[in-house]
Formats: sequence, C-alpha cells, structure tokens
Amino acid sequence: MISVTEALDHLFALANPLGHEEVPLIQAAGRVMVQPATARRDQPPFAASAMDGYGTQNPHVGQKLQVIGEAAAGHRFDGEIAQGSCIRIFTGAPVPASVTHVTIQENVTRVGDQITINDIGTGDNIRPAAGDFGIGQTISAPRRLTPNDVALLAAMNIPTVTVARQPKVALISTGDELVMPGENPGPDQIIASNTFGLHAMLRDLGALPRLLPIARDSEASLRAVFDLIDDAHLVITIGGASVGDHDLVAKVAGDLGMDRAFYKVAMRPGKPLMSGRMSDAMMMGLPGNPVSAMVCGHIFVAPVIRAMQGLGTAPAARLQCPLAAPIAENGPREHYMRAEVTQGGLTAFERQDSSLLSVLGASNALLVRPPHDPARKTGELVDYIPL
Ligand SMILES: Nc1nc2c(c(=O)[nH]1)N[C@H]1C(S)=C(S)[C@@H](COP(=O)(O)OP(=O)(O)OC[C@H]3O[C@@H](n4cnc5c(N)ncnc54)[C@H](O)[C@@H]3O)O[C@H]1N2
Ligand code: MOO
Repeated sequence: MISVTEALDHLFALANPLGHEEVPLIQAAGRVMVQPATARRDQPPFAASAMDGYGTQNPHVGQKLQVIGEAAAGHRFDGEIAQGSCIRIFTGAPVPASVTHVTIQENVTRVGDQITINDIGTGDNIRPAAGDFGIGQTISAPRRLTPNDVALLAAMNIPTVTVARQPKVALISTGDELVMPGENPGPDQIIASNTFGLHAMLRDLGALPRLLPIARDSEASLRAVFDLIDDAHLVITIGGASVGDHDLVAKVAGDLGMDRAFYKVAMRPGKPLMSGRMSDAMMMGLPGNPVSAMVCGHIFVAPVIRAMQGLGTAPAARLQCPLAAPIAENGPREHYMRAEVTQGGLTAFERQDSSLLSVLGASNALLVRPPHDPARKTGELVDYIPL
C-alpha cells in the first residue's frame, strides 16, 4: 500500500492540463481563467458623483447658490461653476473640474433655482477618476472565476476570457444491487448514491460530468459500459474495487489495456483506490462504500480536476483547530474522520463506518489523522479539511 502523498504524486503525473479556449464573459463564471486579464479603461473614467445633490465649490453653511445646470449619469455638464453658482448633480454623473464638493440634497433647502447650504457633511462625495482601477491593472491567473471576478472583468470591458478546458468525466457505478434514485428497488437492492454525490462535486469543480449506465457485476456488462466512455478525459468507476469475487473493475480495466499506476492506499476510508491510464483517458477506480467514494472525491478527485484545469498540483487545503473532545490513537492508515467544527472546537463523530452518508452529511470537516497518530486530548491542535 502506498501513502496518500504517494498516491497524489501518481495522480498528478497522470492528470495533464487540458489546454484552454476562449469563452464569452457570460459563460465564464466557475471556469478557470488561465491568463491574467488587463483593464482596458479607467474606472470610473472621470471623477464621478457618489451622491444625488448639488455640485458646489468650497461650500460653507448658510451659503446661497444659484443652480445653473445639471449633470446626470451619462450626461455631463460642460460649463464652468463660478463663485455663487452650483449645478444639480446625480449619482454617477461626471463631476466638472470646477466642482469641489457634492452637497447631498438632504443638506440643502431649495427654493426655485436657489439653494441654501444647511450642512456640509463629511467627505466630498466625489469618486476620483480611476479610483477603482486604472488602464493596465491586472487580475492575476490562474484563478477560478467567481461572480465578483466576472463583475470586475465586465467593468474592465473584457468581453471574452481565456479559460481552461473543462475536464469531461465519465462516472460509472458498478453493482447488481444498484438502481437509480426514483426507481423501484428490489428487496436486495439499494439506490446508487455515489455517482450523484460525485457528479455534484465535479460540477462544483468546473468539470463536465456524465453518468454512464450502471454496470452490472459481470465482465460483459462492465466492458459494455466502458465502451461508452467516448472522449472523457477522466473515467471514474465506483465500487467493485476490492477483493471480492464480484469486484471486477481492476480485471476488466486491465484487460482493456489500463496501465495501472497504483492500487490501494494506506488511508481510511478509501483503501482500495486504483488509478492508471486507459488509452486517452485517465482512470480512477473508487471504492464503493459511499463515504469512501466521497472522501476519495475530496482527497483525490478534486485535486486532479484542479490540476487538469491548470490550477497546480496541491492536495486538499487543510486548516487547524483544537479538539473539543479527545480521540483515541490511530491505526496504520491515514484516517479522514468525519467531524464537526464549531466555535468550541472540532469533534469527531462517534460512528465512523464508511457506509454512513447521514454522518457525512452532518459533517463540515474531515479530521486528518496521520498513521499511528497517538491519542489526542481536548484542546490539542489537529489538522482538518473543511467540507
Ligand atoms: N475481505 C475484504 N473485504 C473488504 C476489504 C478488504 O480489504 N478485504 N475492503 C473493504 C473496504 S475498505 C471497502 S472501501 C470496500 C470497497 O469495496 P468495493 O470498492 O469493491 O465496493 P463494493 O463491494 O462494490 O461496494 C461496497 C458497498 O458500497 C455500496 N455501493 C457500491 N456502489 C455504490 C453506489 N454507486 N452508490 C451507493 N452505494 C454503493 C455497495 O452496495 C456495498 O454496500 O470493500 C471492503 N471489503
Ligand atoms: O477503505 Mo474502506 O474505504 O475503509 O471503507
């Protein structure tokens, strides 16, 4: 058995970045921008009013001013404001050079075309030109574009973005016992859950997952489903990875020419993980136990998908937190314990069986225990992966 770190090294060696493509900005959210973006203009491109009010020159309380014009968003006032005059101005309007202050309308009394200043308030209510960003300012890459990034790119007048290609992932559940959610299971059957959990995870990661039909526990059925892989960059099988008579994934993948990089990792859950290359696609065989499959998703699939999108080769990010309750010593495998982080610290759930999706669902952290980690007391600092 190899360590989690060794397994990740093998996986990163198999996970080639997929290149890039140009997409319209409207389709860019969630994609990985691969080249820095550069602002094509200043924002705001002119000194702009931050408030609705009156554009004045060094105003003082009690001063009376004549309103001689108006500036609105999209419509500048072209004249000069001399002593004794002002303009009506609205939020977003260009502020003429001769205006030093936007006096908010709540602070003036207006009668006809004359205002009286009752209060100056704080600040000049003028946003300087390029106060947000200037021409040439960049957004660094690579980065997964958030809605905030998209807004900034739009403001920078960038209509298309160069993004990493999305990994196409074929997901294959294996097992005679499985039916799809919504179907009528027979007395010995259960619902396929892992493919749905992993599908959701892959979408979150910016991949293009595709559920293939459930492969039954026969070589012929597995082969038939492997035949549908098409142009997937990554094939993920779930189940059939262990040592039982019906665990056929390694055998069939091997017969189909999979060049196996490793099989079995010293971790809990997730031990019977395998990976390799099958012609053009990378293959990952995940264990069938539902929590094992999802934990392998967080620990292995997510870093692989990030690497394929050019986000580098890094393991799942860890944080630290003090324990809120003691934990017993760990065995020989790295343990990813389902746990809950609260303000009071981190608590591992009592029940850690790898079939318990309800426990995983209640967890917001995986407490990471190195192999042979000794018993730990309340208050000791431990590593965890936020979920
Ligand atoms: N003699 C041994 N038995 C087992 C070992 C071992 O070392 N020696 N390892 C155990 C560990 S650890 C795991 S993890 C499992 C992994 O087994 P498989 O990958 O072969 O998975 P299956 O046997 O096909 O299924 C296990 C379990 O998970 C359910 N399952 C499978 N696929 C799905 C799915 N898509 N959605 C929901 N549930 C699924 C399946 O019904 C089984 O209950 O092996 C242990 N055994
Ligand atoms: O490794 Mo299994 O994934 O412990 O349940």
